[in-house]
Amino acid sequence: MGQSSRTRLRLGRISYLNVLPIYYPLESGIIAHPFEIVPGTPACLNGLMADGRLDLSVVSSIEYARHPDRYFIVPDLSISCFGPVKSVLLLSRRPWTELEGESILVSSQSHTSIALLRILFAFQHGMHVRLVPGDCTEALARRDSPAAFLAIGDEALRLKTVEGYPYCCDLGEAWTRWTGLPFVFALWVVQRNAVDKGAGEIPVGMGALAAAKQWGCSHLDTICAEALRKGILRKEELEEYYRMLGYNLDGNEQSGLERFFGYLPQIGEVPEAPRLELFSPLASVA
Ligand SMILES: C=C(O[C@@H]1C=C(C(=O)O)C=C[C@H]1O)C(=O)O
Repeated sequence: MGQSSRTRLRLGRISYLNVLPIYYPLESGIIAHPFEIVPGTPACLNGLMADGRLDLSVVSSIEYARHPDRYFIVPDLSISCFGPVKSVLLLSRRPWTELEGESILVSSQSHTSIALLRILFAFQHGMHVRLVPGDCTEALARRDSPAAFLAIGDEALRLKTVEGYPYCCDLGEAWTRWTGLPFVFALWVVQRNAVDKGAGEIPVGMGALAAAKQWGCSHLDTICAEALRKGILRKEELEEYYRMLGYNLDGNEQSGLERFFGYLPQIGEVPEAPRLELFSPLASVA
């Protein structure tokens, strides 16, 4: 890593439309920040954080549960929903209830949604399925035709009306119907290490993220205009998409997150459900 890159905090960015309200204000220079921004899929950013190659990042929420001793959660920031999320979809040839014993292709870009799907099948429906990670777009192009596939992010937005898969289950909607709670797909986390090293830049970075969220969420017209350039959704669809996505991490989202984490030991993902430890400026002087 070069000298100049070390002086800036390395911040991960999911390369999907879902985070545009947070990253557009930073990337366009509207909000000043101390970051070098590193784009990737959620799975890739989870790996970079786990290896200590980013100082802070948006990650799959399950990544925090896997390494709670390494991270603090950035307060009041998440990618969540209460009801439909629109970009985490199980698309199926047959109704969900007829998938017993099937192999389901699940996007290898995802970690949290795969675990959520496993939980919904096992505990909501009492069904057994085999989840096989892979590339949904490639599989469909090869005419592999799985019985069902789980797509996330921009890929889900692109594939939601693909031919041959008339049954669509929105996993955010399924979770909220089942539990009455929001679902938190992603969190921003910071390395405890980076905080310990006393990088005074960390609180500055947190401030920039909070300011970016504030700006992005109060300028959704600008965000939609920018997102429109990607050519994935029409203007009205984008407006609805950003209306459904939540970026807070209040008590309700934290309850949803704790419920999700409570299932993870039962599916063998983690030995125990972690406590939620939020970053506080005091943590850096403790
Ligand atoms: C809401 C979404 O949630 C995502 C799902 C993730 C996962 O399954 O690991 C991680 C980050 C988010 O991008 C989405 O992809 O649109």
